[in-house]
Amino acid sequence: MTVTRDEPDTVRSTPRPSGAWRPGDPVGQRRFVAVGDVPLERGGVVPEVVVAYETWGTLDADGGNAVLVEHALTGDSHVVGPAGPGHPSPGWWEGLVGPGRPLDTDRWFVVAANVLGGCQGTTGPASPTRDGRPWGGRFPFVTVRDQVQVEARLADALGIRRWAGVVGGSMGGMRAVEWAVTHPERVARLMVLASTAAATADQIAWAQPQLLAIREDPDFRGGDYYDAVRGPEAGLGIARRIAHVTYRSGEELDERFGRAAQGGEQPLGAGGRYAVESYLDHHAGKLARRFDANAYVVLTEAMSSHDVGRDRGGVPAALARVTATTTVLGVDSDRLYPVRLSEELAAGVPGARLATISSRHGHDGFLVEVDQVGAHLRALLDEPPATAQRSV
Ligand SMILES: CC(=O)SCCNC(=O)CCNC(=O)[C@H](O)C(C)(C)COP(=O)(O)OP(=O)(O)OC[C@H]1O[C@@H](n2cnc3c(N)ncnc32)[C@H](O)[C@@H]1OP(=O)(O)O
Ligand SMILES: N[C@@H](CCO)C(=O)O
Repeated sequence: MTVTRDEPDTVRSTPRPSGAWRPGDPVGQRRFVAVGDVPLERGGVVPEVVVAYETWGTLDADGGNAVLVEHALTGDSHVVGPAGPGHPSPGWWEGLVGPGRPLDTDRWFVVAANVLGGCQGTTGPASPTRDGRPWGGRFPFVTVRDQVQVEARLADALGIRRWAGVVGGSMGGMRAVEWAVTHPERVARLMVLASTAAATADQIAWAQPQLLAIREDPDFRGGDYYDAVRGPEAGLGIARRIAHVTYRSGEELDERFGRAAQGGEQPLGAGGRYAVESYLDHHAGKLARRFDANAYVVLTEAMSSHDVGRDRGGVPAALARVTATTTVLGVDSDRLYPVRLSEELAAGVPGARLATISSRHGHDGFLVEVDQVGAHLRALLDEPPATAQRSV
């Protein structure tokens, strides 16, 4: 496996989204709350779960202005703001949260939490168990429904009975739709981006070689590598390469990289790489430095098991329970969560509005096209909250 390293961007890079965090904008402060023992859908219990979360803005006295932002697979609670203590990376949705921004912190109390099974503060495979050792390979199978159960406990702890909005993309969109189906009375507005009501065979298929790459890495050691000199960074890097290709459109890769060789290296065939290979190596190395392989496995398996219709009479019956004012957004170039999945979601949620984000960036368009996302978010939040509370 090629060892990855930081290289200069020798090929045209994506312009950064407008409206990055500015000095003076609110800085989310990471906090932790204990939410107790969590029984799991597939059996077993995760004892003494701790949730890491950040907030921006001020909660109304009646707790009615809270908006939950749900992160995707490798995101975390740090939606906006500079890197710093507890935040190895800058925010993943810069430009969306702050005074006057679509998630206007003069009006909304914005909450984002790291997911159950993750690796950025919330209980996950690297967390210690009661015997003092990390969970490692013993961490149980969790579902998106389990993750939402934990977030509901966070909402209870914060005094939020009903979210003014729940917003999420990709894996975050899975949690958002699961929230609106499980707790329709607690979600006034819903925005689901580049996501699906149930994982498709295609998505499960793309996940399988990623899981194998990690599990077959000899340094994975069945998930018990925390005390070892080396962890399964090579396997995690391969998983990220596979995933990253599915996150971008083929047209974008062709336009940006073509058949160019990576500059400053040996010629192709003599140790050099294609620029697109160097780009994938870069993203692989970056993820391997900031993410835990066990968490990647746990969260990927949770995504593959996602089905809001499970034990609810199927997807249409489940989606019919939603009472939130809903916007569903697909990205026109997304090959992993194609627009037809957004269409199916929108068709199933009563009164949902469907829109398309125009982007050459594929699935990652929901992260990159901040201005388009922001316009839809602002419009949704300006709508009166859903009042209908259909009995379920
Ligand atoms: C900013 C963060 O890392 S936030 C971390 C928290 N988690 C997340 O954000 C998860 C979601 N985020 C992501 O998945 C990604 O970071 C995205 C979607 C935001 C990336 O989207 P884009 O902004 O379009 O980045 P893009 O795919 O163009 O990659 C740019 C990077 O590739 C590098 N690159 C471009 N071409 C090449 C090349 N030929 N060889 C090597 N590296 C290259 C650039 O130098 C740049 O590096 P940097 O990110 O370290 O500055
Ligand atoms: N690039 C995103 C896409 C997942 O949907 C992430 O890493 O979280």
